[in-house]
Amino acid sequence: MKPIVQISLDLTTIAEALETAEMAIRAGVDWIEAGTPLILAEGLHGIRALRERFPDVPIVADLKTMDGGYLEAEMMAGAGATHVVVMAQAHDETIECVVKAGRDCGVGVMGDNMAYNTMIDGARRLEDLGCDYIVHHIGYDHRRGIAAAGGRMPSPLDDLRAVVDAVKIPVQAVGGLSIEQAIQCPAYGAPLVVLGAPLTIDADAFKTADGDLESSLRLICEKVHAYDEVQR
Ligand SMILES: O=C([C@H](O)CO)[C@H](O)[C@H](O)COP(=O)(O)O
Repeated sequence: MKPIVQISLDLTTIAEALETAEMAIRAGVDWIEAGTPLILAEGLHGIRALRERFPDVPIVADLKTMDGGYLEAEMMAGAGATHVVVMAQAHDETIECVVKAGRDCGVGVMGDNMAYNTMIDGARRLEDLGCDYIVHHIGYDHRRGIAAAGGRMPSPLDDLRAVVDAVKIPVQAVGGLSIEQAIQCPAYGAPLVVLGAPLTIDADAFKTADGDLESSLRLICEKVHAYDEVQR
């Protein structure tokens, strides 16, 4: 697949989400992610608002489903999501229910391997159970906790090549990537590039010396879109 850029809206109001998404789409972003905080704060209304404003843009609902998978996925699809997220830590049956809902409702299923014992095994299991994409994810709290204790902060790039090699479906790396690292993901064979925290947590780091946020994002999109097809 051609590499795509996804913007993760880890925000807490519809107004902020719409404003940031408008800017991102103008800059050339392909997919919008309704981040977990947005889903918690605004729920289905948040997804509906994004769908209404952006009728043709794929919307990932970062539900992090652990149980009750069919209903959660079905509700998000009904509100306009095109992709939902289920956790590798969930029971087989839950992952299977989300996959079934995905097929029934016509939405893609992303399986997230965060906190799975062996992240490579987690990715394989998600693929075997029918997920369409792997989210190779180092948790926000986990990596910050390790760093606070004086350890080396783990990165999804550490195992990205091994995860990519372990599955046949497209992989996305998430968790603490710098902008430069995120842009490199297609070179690791991972075609889905997510940009999130630098927008919401440390927006300054996202700005180039002489550019604003939107023009920086445009440059990033151009770099990612310049990659050839990733074999997935
Ligand atoms: O999924 C996320 C996390 O679990 C909190 O909900 C975030 O979207 C993810 O951590 C964002 O990654 P960074 O932008 O690299 O921090």
